[in-house]
Amino acid sequence: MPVTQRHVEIMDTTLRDGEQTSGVSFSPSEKLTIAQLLLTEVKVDRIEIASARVSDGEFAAVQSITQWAKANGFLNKVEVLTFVDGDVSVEWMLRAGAKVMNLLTKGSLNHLTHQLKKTPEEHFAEVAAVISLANTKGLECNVYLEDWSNGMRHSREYVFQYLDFLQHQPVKRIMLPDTLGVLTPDEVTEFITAIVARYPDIHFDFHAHNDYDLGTANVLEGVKAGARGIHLTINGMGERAGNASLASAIAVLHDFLPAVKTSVVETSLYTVSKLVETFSGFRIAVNKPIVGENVFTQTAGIHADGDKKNKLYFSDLMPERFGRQRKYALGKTSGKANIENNLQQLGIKLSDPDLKKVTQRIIELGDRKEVLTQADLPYIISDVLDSNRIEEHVILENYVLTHAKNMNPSVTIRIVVKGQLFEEHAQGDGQYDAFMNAVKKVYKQLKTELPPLADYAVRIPPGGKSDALCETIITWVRGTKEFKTRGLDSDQTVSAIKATLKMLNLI
Ligand SMILES: CC(=O)SCCNC(=O)CCNC(=O)[C@H](O)C(C)(C)COP(=O)(O)OP(=O)(O)OC[C@H]1O[C@@H](n2cnc3c(N)ncnc32)[C@H](O)[C@@H]1OP(=O)(O)O
Repeated sequence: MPVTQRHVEIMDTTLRDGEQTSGVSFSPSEKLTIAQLLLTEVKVDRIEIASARVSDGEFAAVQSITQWAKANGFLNKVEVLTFVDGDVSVEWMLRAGAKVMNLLTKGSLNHLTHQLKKTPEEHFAEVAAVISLANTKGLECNVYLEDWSNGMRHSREYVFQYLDFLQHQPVKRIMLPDTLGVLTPDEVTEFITAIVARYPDIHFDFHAHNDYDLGTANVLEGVKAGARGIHLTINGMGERAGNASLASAIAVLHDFLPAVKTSVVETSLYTVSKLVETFSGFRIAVNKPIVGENVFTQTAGIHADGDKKNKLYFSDLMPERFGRQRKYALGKTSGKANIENNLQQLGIKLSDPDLKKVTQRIIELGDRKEVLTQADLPYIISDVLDSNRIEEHVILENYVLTHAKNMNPSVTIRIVVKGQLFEEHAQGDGQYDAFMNAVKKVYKQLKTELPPLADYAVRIPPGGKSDALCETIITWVRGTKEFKTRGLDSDQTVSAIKATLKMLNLI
């Protein structure tokens, strides 16, 4: 029987609720870049980009996003959180060029009484006045019921009284936030089922928070119970423990609810996640589902063996779906299948006895808590097998790097390639660029093309002090494959040079 599918709207609120992560502030141009990526590549249905009134910077960000959105037909997908404040937020919206307002109102008697210090009747009248003003000014209106989850627990009568009132207002969507992330999945089911049954024609959004780590589970239950839209953030950013994560929720909806479809493009989720990590400085936990560094890495030898034989440890969560790749870690739990997988990726084939020796060495190193990467493998092999398999045929004998104010950095190198000595001088935009220009001059004489550089990542190993080592990992492209080399030194340029020398010895 074919399944009739229903579309669930995805509203990404990274730029509003996500930015409420402690210590995070996006610049206007960062906000514009993320907004563009979300709407054009990730293809979420809607984005919430700011709270009204907050600051001049926020105003500038909203203005630049609405200008771009208007020119590209996305204006009705761009939303701004506003307040019950007469004409103040509405005027702010109009000046910023925004068209869709998400009006923050009170969804629990507790908040209404103790924060706004109003009666329900006063609140409803003020809400109606803002909605009416927004309508006359051509704004579309959605309404948040802040603290709705506690409202359902402790003042349900108020919530239904309020919804009875709202159902007659010109409101497009009603948004039900679990503001403090306190609901259990069972409560989400119960509350949303009751509400959808009573107001079957209204579009309800559900907005989860992750205080009990139940954000994704609650999103699943909310959609099953009939929520037509859900609010998510990239990397689960947000106040306190954050919001439900976009990537996790999408995987869960796509895999566990065949009757539900979303417009989100799964392959774009990792790219946007990394971009937001860079802009926000909010690091993604390595075990964060879908987007964390380690989540598609098998470490156990038995798993690698099963994968090699019949993909026995694969699940529906295939890394390629999210623009990622499966990896096999190297360490004391690596068996030979794990190592073989890594060798295969490097294009290296070893005989069985050699493979056993290499496996043994990796286990020994892992036991000493050495962190090994695929890039270390050729060196471990060369060391263990004491062979010329990866011969040091390129030796950098000397180099001089200069850096002077208002002048391009320059470098002079003396390098031996396959026994032949070269001396070259070059300039560049930076010291490493100058070094690479000199190396390229040498390889041009040798008529050898160097693999293009695909990525250049620098980091200070954890626990580093001011004189800490600096690690540079460079990703190179060889044909259709990529390989990484790593250099370690207290000087950043020297660590990049070391990584480059490893590459030169591998090609
Ligand atoms: C669900 C959520 O995450 S809600 C997040 C909402 N977004 C924000 O709070 C954005 C950041 N906030 C701000 O920049 C500021 O708080 C502003 C600009 C909104 C208001 O600033 P201020 O005028 O300095 O007020 P302050 O922050 O001290 O207090 C908040 C005021 O808003 C009132 N308020 C609370 N909820 C609402 C509401 N839904 N509508 C209108 N006013 C509200 C409070 O009662 C308080 O008013 P009071 O000072 O008269 O008691």
